[in-house]
Amino acid sequence: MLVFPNAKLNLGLYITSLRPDGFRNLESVFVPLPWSDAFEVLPAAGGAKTDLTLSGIPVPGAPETNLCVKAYALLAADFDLPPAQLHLHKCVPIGAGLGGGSADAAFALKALNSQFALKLTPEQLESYARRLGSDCAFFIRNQPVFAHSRGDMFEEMDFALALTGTPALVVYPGLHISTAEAYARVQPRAPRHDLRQSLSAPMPTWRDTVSNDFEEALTPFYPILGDIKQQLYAAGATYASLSGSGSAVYGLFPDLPAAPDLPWPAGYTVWSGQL
Ligand SMILES: C[C@](O)(CO)[C@H](O)COP(=O)(O)OP(=O)(O)OC[C@H]1O[C@@H](n2ccc(N)nc2=O)[C@H](O)[C@@H]1O
Ligand SMILES: Nc1ncnc2c1ncn2[C@@H]1O[C@H](COP(=O)(O)OP(=O)(O)OP(=O)(O)O)[C@@H](O)[C@H]1O
Repeated sequence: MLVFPNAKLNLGLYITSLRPDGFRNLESVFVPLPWSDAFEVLPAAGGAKTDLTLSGIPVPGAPETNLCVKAYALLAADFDLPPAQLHLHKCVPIGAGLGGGSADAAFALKALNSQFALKLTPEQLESYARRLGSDCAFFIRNQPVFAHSRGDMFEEMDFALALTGTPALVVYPGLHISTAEAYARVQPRAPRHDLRQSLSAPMPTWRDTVSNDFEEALTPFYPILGDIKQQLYAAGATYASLSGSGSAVYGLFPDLPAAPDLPWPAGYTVWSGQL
């Protein structure tokens, strides 16, 4: 079975309080971004329970630390899974705030569920996904949501469906920002706005009402993030922001003209397309 784990964008992100478990409570709107890896699961003849091969962008770490293998191991603890051959072709930059690794984990759970007819419901899959990482649960339903708690509890956001087709440019400057490091740099505080309301207003108003707490905290350390955002606005973006904990910065553009093709420095990875 072949699946295409896509990335996500955060439209606004407020880090509101420190939790007793050491994680932070947050509020954000997550939308799927059609920039995808490819993941394949095939039944294997025998031998090792699971084997992972990789291609595309190098993923650091031993195979057992890869989130696809962790997904298999999590299900294998509860089900008598047959041996499986896994392959991941990595395209979405790592440490970008695009949730690429989390998507691989969630799509691996969904693919294993189908391949081996485990009959897990979406709710059960979300519950397994939460155990692999805060962002993972989103990719089970993979639809626009208002996320809260650890970023793993959701309310549907129908309005966000109106974003479908919006031209977007996502710029990754080749800077790996660790999620834990990014959180450590932010002092939690009450949300400035209700994102559900702010994002229901016309997109040109978002520049004043929709912000990402990581952006304010990280830009002094990585000024390049502010430079990219400025370039996106100068190129005509209606709204531009850091995604998640960075370092990818995205711009959303008016329907016409589509997102422009800017001359970015070597070492940058740029995706353009429609939400
Ligand atoms: C920044 C976001 O991408 C926004 O969507 C996510 O919150 C990140 O989620 P993730 O990559 O799945 O993160 P996890 O693997 O769960 O956690 C990595 C580290 O980030 C911090 N972390 C993560 C999520 C959260 N709600 N509070 C936290 O404090 C913790 O230090 C944790 O050890
Ligand atoms: N399938 C995978 N894809 C990417 N990273 C993975 C994967 N499996 C394990 N990892 C580990 O997770 C680390 C990246 O996690 P990190 O949270 O920084 O990035 P991410 O999951 O790609 O997305 P985000 O930047 O949104 O959090 C890598 O250093 C790598 O060791």
